[in-house]
Amino acid sequence: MTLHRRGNQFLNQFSCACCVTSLGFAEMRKVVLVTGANSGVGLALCERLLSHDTEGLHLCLACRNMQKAQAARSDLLASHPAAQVDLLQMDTSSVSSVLSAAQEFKVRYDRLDYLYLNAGIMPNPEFDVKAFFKGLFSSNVITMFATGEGILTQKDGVTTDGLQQVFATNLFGHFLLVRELEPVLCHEGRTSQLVWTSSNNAHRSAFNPEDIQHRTGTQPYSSSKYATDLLSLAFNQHYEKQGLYSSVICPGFVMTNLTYGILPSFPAILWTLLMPVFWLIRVFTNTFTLTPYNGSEALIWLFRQKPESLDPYAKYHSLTSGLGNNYTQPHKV
Ligand SMILES: NC(=O)C1=CN([C@@H]2O[C@H](COP(=O)(O)OP(=O)(O)OC[C@H]3O[C@@H](n4cnc5c(N)ncnc54)[C@H](OP(=O)(O)O)[C@@H]3O)[C@@H](O)[C@H]2O)C=CC1
Ligand SMILES: CC(C)CCC[C@@H](C)[C@H]1CC[C@H]2C3=C(CC[C@]12C)[C@@]1(C)CCC(=O)[C@@H](C)[C@@H]1CC3
Repeated sequence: MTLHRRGNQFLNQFSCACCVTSLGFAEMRKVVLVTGANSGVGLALCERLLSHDTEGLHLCLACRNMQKAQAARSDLLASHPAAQVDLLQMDTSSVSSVLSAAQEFKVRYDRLDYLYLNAGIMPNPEFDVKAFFKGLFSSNVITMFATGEGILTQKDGVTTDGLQQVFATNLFGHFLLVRELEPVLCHEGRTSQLVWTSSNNAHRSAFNPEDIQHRTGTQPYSSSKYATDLLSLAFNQHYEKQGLYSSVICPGFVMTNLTYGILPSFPAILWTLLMPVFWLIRVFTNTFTLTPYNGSEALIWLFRQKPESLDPYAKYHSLTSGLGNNYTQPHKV
């Protein structure tokens, strides 16, 4: 009951934001927290961050499943034995889990320089084969491959807090996390960055300001990503004076557990056999980044930028050229 009340209290704060458009002092390592860090784009980002700067970073992987988290940590330490990699148990779909993870974080660390809000789900996806073949022979074919527009719907669930599963996992848990971590994110004389993993699949038409959780539609994923873009804009306005900057990225179409789940009857070998077709499509749309390494390009690019120089109205896209070269490009949200 108390939990529901707290959930609602934070939900009210969230709605407003969206509608308006244990290191000691001597330790100077930058602290980076990554949600959904045990696989896919999140894990590739951690690997690349450590390759970029092993000694200067303190990496904290926030994961819901500690067994998977341990495995990811072991992988990272195998290639970067000198790295500092910690684990934090957190289920972004649960209000109590996010609150206690944030509390634990504040006990362990006194600063947070980069917060990557990356965890995400697309549950029970339904792939519209008819729409896909229709799209193949239409002038919209490139947009269809770049955004998945018109060919995907999902069946959402409800969490124990009474929130819509996709909204809670992809967005609300992260919103709560940022609010709770304010004391370590906002420090005078120092800037910090929030980086959200959004998507090309974020469509305005899927988001209803009267139904921010997407209780009634069939595109909760798209709605949650569109709301992510809006929330990042709102955060930029809200935290401007406190040195906290927010950006959104799209990793492109990446082969991960999330995408394998779109065609669950498809064996892994078929995806592998389709790779040459995907490489060919990449010639026409550079959004087919395909590997988690390529997909994390914009995330690592943002890490290297001065946050003051970033465009708050841009979405930063990880892109891979037909020849396999990675780059990052901003597009107005
Ligand atoms: N793959 C793609 O083509 C695209 C992906 N994205 C976005 O990229 C992000 C990363 O996804 P991707 O790497 O592709 O997929 P993965 O499924 O590999 O990674 C998703 C990560 O999020 C974690 N996660 C899921 N639910 C929760 C939860 N309730 N609490 C904490 N962690 C959770 C997963 O943990 P666990 O292993 O326990 O499930 C996993 O670590 C997502 O936000 C996704 O929407 C955006 C555009 C395209
Ligand atoms: C079986 C067929 C020969 C090939 C099927 C391809 C589709 C399954 C993919 C084509 C474009 C892909 C895509 C996504 C999922 C898989 C496809 C529809 C996303 C919607 C995944 C999640 C995102 O956030 C988007 C950016 C992706 C856009 C492209």
